[in-house]
Amino acid sequence: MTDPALPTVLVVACALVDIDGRVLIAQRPQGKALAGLWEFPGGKVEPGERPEAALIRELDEELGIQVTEACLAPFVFASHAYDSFHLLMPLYLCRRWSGVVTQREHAALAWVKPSKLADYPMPPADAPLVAWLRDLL
Ligand SMILES: Nc1nc2c([nH]c(=O)n2[C@@H]2O[C@H](COP(=O)(O)OP(=O)(O)OP(=O)(O)O)[C@@H](O)[C@H]2O)c(=O)[nH]1
Ligand SMILES: [Mg+2]
Repeated sequence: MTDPALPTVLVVACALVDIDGRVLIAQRPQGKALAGLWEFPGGKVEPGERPEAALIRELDEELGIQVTEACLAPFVFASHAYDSFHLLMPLYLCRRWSGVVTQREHAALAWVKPSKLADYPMPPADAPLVAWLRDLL
């Protein structure tokens, strides 16, 4: 049994999908938890913030792109027990944005075909999300 006292942390993440059906993943930088692993851009929802607003903010901060709420389609979610917290992470799909995707906070960015996502090491919470993308995108 996992510790019932662990906090549940709400993190919002996005699968940006380009015109060729490739998905953007980003490599976590040195100095952060899970450094070197590839993730979907996004981050923690701040107190009082709506999830979609948090994701719009994170996509601007991390990638320098502007997304409207109407272009964020709820897709699947991850629910995963890490040692120190329980992660609840909705993954949205987004095919429309403005601005140019720019590496701002990550070590690297990659546009990857869904069938190739499994070649990139990702946090343990992400494995089911990758399977859904491969099967449903
Ligand atoms: N963004 C993102 N976070 C993920 C993924 N998978 C996963 O386990 N996480 C976890 O979710 C948490 C949120 O990560 P984050 O570092 O992006 O949060 P943040 O952007 O708000 O950064 P900050 O806390 O340094 O300000 C981390 O513990 C991270 O390891 C994923 O695919 N994308
Ligand atoms: Mg982040």
